[in-house]
Amino acid sequence: MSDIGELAARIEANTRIFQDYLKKHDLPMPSHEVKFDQKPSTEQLPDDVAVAQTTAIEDSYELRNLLMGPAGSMLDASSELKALSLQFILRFKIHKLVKPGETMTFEEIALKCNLDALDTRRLLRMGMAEHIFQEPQPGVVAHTAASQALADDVLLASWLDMVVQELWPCYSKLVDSITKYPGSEEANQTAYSLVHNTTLTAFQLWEQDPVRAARMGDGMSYWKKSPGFEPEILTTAYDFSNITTFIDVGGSHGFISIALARQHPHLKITVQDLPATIKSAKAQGFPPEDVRDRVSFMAHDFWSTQPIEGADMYYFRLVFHDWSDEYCCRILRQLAPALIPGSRILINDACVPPWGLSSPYQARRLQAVDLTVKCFSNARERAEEDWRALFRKADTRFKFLAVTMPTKSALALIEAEWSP
Ligand SMILES: C[S@@+](CC[C@H](N)C(=O)[O-])C[C@H]1O[C@@H](n2cnc3c(N)ncnc32)[C@H](O)[C@@H]1O
Repeated sequence: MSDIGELAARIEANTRIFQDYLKKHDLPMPSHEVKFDQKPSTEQLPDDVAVAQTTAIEDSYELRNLLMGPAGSMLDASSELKALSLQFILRFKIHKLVKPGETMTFEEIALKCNLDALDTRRLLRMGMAEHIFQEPQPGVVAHTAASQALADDVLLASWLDMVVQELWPCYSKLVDSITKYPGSEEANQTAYSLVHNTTLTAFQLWEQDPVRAARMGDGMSYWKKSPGFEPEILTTAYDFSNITTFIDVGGSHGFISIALARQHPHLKITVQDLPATIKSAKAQGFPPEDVRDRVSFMAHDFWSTQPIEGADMYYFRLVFHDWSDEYCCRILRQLAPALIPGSRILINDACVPPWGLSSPYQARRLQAVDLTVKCFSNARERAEEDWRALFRKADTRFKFLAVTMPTKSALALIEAEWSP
C-alpha cells in the first residue's frame, strides 16, 4: 500500500537520477519526437540508474492507478485501444507507408490502403493519443519516435504484429476456453484453438502457414534479444568444469550452444531439434567453422526416447514454458532411459517469484506472460515449488537440486540430477 505523496516524491528523486545520468553522458532525453541521429540506447545503464528508472516506472504506474481511483482505473481501457490502433497500423503497414521525415494526409493513407478516410482517421488518432504517429497540422500524419521505431525495427514490428494479430484475440476467448475445457493440459484445447476454430495446436497451425511462422519466428527473435537473454549469462553463471557432454534439447540453431562452446572449449555439444529446424540450421551454415569440431546438430523429437545415452548434462532453454505439466513430464520421462546416475538436467526458463513480492507493475507483466502461454498451449509459468513438483511428478528418481537466478538474467537455472 502506498501513499500518493510518498510515491510522487520517490518518482521525482528517481527520475532525477535517470535524467542526471543522461545529461552527464550526453544521451538523448526521452521524447516522442523522431531523432534520426539517435545516440546508442540507454540499455547499458549502470545498475543504480537502471534501478532508479525501473522504480520510477513502477511507481508512476501505481500513482496513476491511485489518482484515477478504483472505478477510474478499472474503466480505463487504454491498453486495449492501443492494441487496436497497433493492429490497424501493422495490418496495413502504415508505419512503412509514411516515409521517414515525410507526411501523408488521412485521405492519401486511406486511398493507398483501400479504406474509408474517416475510419482511417479515427483509428490513427487512437494511436496518436498514445504517441504512435502525430498530426502536426490538421489532417496530416507524421511519424513519432514510436511509429518510426516500428518502421526501423523489423523484429519489433513482428513482435507487436504477433501480439495484436495472434495473441490479442485470444485473451477474449480465455474465459470461454477454461469453461469449455476445465483444467485441460492439452495444447489444442485453448483460447487459441477457439479463436482459430481448429483442433490443431498453435505450433501445428504455424507449421502449415509460412507467413504466420515467419512472423512468430521474428517476434521471438525480438523477445530473445531483450536484456536478460544474453548467452553470456549462462556461459559465465554456471560452473561447467565437471561437464563434458552437453545435449541442448530443442536448441534450435544452437545460439546458446555455440556461445557455450566458445567459452568452454572442453565441452562436446549436441544440439537437438525437429528435423526441419536442424535442416535449416545446417543450410544456414551452422555450426560455424570455429566450433565445428565440438558442436554437432542432430534431428530428435523430444516426444520420443532420448538417443544419446549417459551424457553429463541435458539442457532445455525456453522449452518447458511452452507446455503444460503433463507434457513437460512426458519430455522428462523420455530422457529417463538415457540417463545414468549423476546425469544433470538443466532447465533455463522463467521462475516466478512468490506472489506478493513483486510490485503491481511487475506482477502485471508476470501474469501477462503466464496467461499468454495459457492461451497458446495451456502451458504455464512456474515458481520454484512448481518446478520441484514437476520433477517429482515426472519420476521420483529425479533429485531436485536447486533454482538459481543469475544476476541480470531473465531466466533461472533449474537443476536436477538422475539419482535412481
Ligand atoms: C521457444 S524455442 C527455444 C529454442 C532455444 N532453446 C532457445 O532458447 O533459443 C522452442 C524450441 O523447441 C523446438 N521443438 C518444438 N517441439 C519439439 C520437439 N517435439 N522435439 C524437439 N524440439 C522441439 C522448437 O523447434 C524450438 O526450436
